[in-house]
Amino acid sequence: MSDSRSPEKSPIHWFDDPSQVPADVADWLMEMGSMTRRFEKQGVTVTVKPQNECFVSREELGESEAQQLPESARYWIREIVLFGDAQPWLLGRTVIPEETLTGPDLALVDLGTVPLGRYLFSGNNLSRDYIHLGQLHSEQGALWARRSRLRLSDKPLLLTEIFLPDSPVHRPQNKAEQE
Ligand SMILES: C=C(O[C@@H]1C=C(C(=O)O)C=C[C@H]1O)C(=O)O
Repeated sequence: MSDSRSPEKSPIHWFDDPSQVPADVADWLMEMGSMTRRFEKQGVTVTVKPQNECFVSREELGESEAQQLPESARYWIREIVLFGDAQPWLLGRTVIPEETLTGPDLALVDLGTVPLGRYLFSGNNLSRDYIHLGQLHSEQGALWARRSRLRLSDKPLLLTEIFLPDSPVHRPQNKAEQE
């Protein structure tokens, strides 16, 4: 996902004050559980198509991302498009320091089309340091985004999610579905 939509290349504006985000949008962006599961509750089949998975050096990370993670010789990058039924709903980019890929968590490099959330929320060792709320101005218009630093058994990984126009976060008719 090396085009301008890629989170690491995209000028995502991160809000200092979450109250700058409309409440109905913030309700989605502040979801503490699995976003995959929340999407499924919309009655769709969620599928994931990996776009790019590889190891990169710290220098190849976006500066904004490097600041969120400890020094490491290399980081596993996973970039995906997540679909609700046939509609692209989300771009996901996960950055995992090599030191996080220990024990069972080495499975993170073999997820393929399995949604990351299925792995992360399958155990009882997941915590979330924070959720940053943001907005990306792209050729598809202004897109809502969020960035979470998560921990598996206290080992960090960084997840950026950009919500696409067809996702429930952007669809105005979805407000009726939420009531
Ligand atoms: C992290 C989750 O998994 C989703 C799936 C992703 C993937 O497969 O790489 C990335 C972002 C998430 O929207 C989740 O369900 O919360």
